[in-house]
Amino acid sequence: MGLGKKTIDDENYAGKRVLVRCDFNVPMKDGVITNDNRINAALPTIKKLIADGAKVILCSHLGKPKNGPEAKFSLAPVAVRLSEKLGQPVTFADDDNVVGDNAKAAVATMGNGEVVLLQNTRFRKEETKNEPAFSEELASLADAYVDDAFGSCHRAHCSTAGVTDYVKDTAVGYLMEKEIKYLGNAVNDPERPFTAILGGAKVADKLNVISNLLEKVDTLIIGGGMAYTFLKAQGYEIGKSLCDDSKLDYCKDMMAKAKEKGVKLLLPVDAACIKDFPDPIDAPVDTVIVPVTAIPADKEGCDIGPESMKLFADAVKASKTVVWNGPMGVFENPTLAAGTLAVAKAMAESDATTVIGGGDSAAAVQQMGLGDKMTHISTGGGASLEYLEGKELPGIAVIQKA
Ligand SMILES: Nc1ncnc2c1ncn2[C@@H]1O[C@H](COP(=O)(O)OP(=O)(O)O)[C@@H](O)[C@H]1O
Ligand SMILES: O=C(OP(=O)(O)O)[C@H](O)COP(=O)(O)O
Repeated sequence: MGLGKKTIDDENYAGKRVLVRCDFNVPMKDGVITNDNRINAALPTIKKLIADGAKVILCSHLGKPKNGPEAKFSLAPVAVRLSEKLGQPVTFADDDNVVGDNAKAAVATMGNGEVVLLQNTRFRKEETKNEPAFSEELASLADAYVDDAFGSCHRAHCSTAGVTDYVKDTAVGYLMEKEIKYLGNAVNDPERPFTAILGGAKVADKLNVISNLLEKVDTLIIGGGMAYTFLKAQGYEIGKSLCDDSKLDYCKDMMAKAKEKGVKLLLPVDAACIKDFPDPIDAPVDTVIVPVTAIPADKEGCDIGPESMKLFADAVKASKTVVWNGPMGVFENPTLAAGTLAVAKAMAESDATTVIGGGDSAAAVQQMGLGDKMTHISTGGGASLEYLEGKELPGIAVIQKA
């Protein structure tokens, strides 16, 4: 089945100013990029546009800056890495207001086949509110718009959606095309049993997808920071573990819905708990393993325990399709990585169709050397989950038809 959307293969962009929304939201530690999957994934589109002789203007968000510009969320390191990979200069337009004097001058003077990267789009507060003023400013730089930010296409923001109100020549890039094809193959009419595994720390976001997922899957496994809101909803003490207190009733409803639909909902039965969150994140920690019915009030659950690892691994082994988003624990710390490793291993060893989604989950699987054992590693976590829910995602919806 075709995508139904215009793609960059439908046009030669010679001489055009093309604004490309990438997802350069890469993990960083002390200003150094620790995993550049998302940069690599963006290269084919950028190279095609360079080869066409386009003026390539890249934009992206990085992290979640709360109060406007902040040095630690600058995209400057991405410009450097990208330039190394492309083997040509990437001009970084370092404007705190994103479309400022530097960006305008760089775009005005750039030649065909040259590349400019704008500063973090979330430095503008309008970005996440999809406010027209910033969309219009972004659009003023470009003749055409290409969305290649699969990982962000579930966000209706200025740079992923609103900008297309002002630039009418729109297309999806190669990464978008590839992701939609692979995910579609895996999850439209999946081989059953179909299991989804949720974890990670974006609790508020990801809890919302559960209701729709329960309509699709046979088994839903919830681990990582996601699990504790469910455990609290069951009446357990969860100490200092991650929790979204506004979702306790929702979690109760989801447990009831799973029962009614005959979906197996698996939660951790034990947890590795720590007293203080490690800083830096890979600093040594002391853990205690406890049943989830006995999490001490002064501790935080930061990984699943050995019984849960077995429970989850067995469910994976019994599945024919597995989609996983979000680590089972704070895997960046070697003492808290066992749960994530156990799930990754079970997926690697199974002959099921396996799809991994999300920046951190993909990094975890690759860090463990298991990347090439998976059917598909998606660059999008939340995006792949919302795609799986069957929604038309805003960043795809706005692109013109083929
Ligand atoms: N129990 C937990 N408590 C706190 N943080 C956790 C827990 N389990 C996982 N995490 C954190 O979740 C983060 C990844 O979450 P998320 O962004 O939702 O995943 P992804 O990027 O794969 O979509 C990791 O940095 C990891 O340390
Ligand atoms: O990292 C991302 O999503 P993911 O953590 O769900 O994979 C995307 O760049 C979206 O980022 P956001 O969740 O801050 O909007």
